[in-house]
Amino acid sequence: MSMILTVTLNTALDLTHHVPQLVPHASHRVTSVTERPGGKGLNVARVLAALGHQTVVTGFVGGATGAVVRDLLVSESPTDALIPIAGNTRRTLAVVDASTGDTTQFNEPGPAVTPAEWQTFLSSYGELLGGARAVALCGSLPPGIHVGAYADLVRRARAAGVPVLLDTSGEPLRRGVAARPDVIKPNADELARLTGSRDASTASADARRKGARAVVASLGPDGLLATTDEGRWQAAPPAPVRGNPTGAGDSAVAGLLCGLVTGLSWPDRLALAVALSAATVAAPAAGEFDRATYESLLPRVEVTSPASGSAPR
Ligand SMILES: O=P(O)(O)OC[C@H]1O[C@](O)(CO)[C@@H](O)[C@H]1O
Repeated sequence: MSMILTVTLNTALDLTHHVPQLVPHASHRVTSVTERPGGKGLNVARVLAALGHQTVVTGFVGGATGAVVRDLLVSESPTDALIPIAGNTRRTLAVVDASTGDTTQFNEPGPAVTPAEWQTFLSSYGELLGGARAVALCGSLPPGIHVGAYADLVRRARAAGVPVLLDTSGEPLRRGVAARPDVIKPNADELARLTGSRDASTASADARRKGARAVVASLGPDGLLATTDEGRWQAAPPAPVRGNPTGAGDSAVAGLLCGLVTGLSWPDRLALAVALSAATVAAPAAGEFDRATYESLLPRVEVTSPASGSAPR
């Protein structure tokens, strides 16, 4: 089997509530609710599967909430290789305020994972790498998992010759970068925390010095800034897309992986990632994208090279 593997150590049941207006201290009537399998790697996998890629998800899942996550995954195409644990999978809550379009996110910490459960995961991960064309390591670490876990998983992927993309934050990102992943995809805050610089160009160059082979910084409505061995590019949608941005970064990761395994040039990979990301803003929940928005945006994503001012696509 040749597939794309995504790792979500802290899976979640993602709840999205829509309210007419979010007011602190007030009671709210929820006008619509969605419930989806979540955690960043599951969102990435659902987008990849919708694009027709064979995709396998691993990580931890447990308890009553974990059972719901697994049930919901059955109707999606990723193959479930999640490792069962004794603890109960967490929930996340996104509250979308219809009056402003803004989203407020609440993420529970997740269940404690035991050393024995981690060891079970590691042996399964090693086997899955044998059939993987690329692997994405995504999201926060649940309690009980050591802060160097992603660094360990990056090293194992590299030893197996599998390209590895790391999308996390804080100390797990700092340690993971030192293990030399092929790509990292921090947002502006994560990149600033990693490097101490708020200038995305300076910070990206610094993150490469620290060990990342390529840095793709997600800059919200300004799109993506990629700093790679082959050059630097910025890619952005032709106009801002309004909606719920939860999961937009996950869809960008899906686009980058899809471009990597199909051998696209960096400018084309970035165009794909930006179109998917913007089409996710237009969709109701993370891990989904509006196909019409995606198809209409893809040929119109603007990719420029800060060095030359433009880049051929
Ligand atoms: O692992 P965390 O960093 O807490 O992120 C998880 C959350 O992020 C999202 O993936 C959006 O990117 C949500 O679906 C939610 O599950």
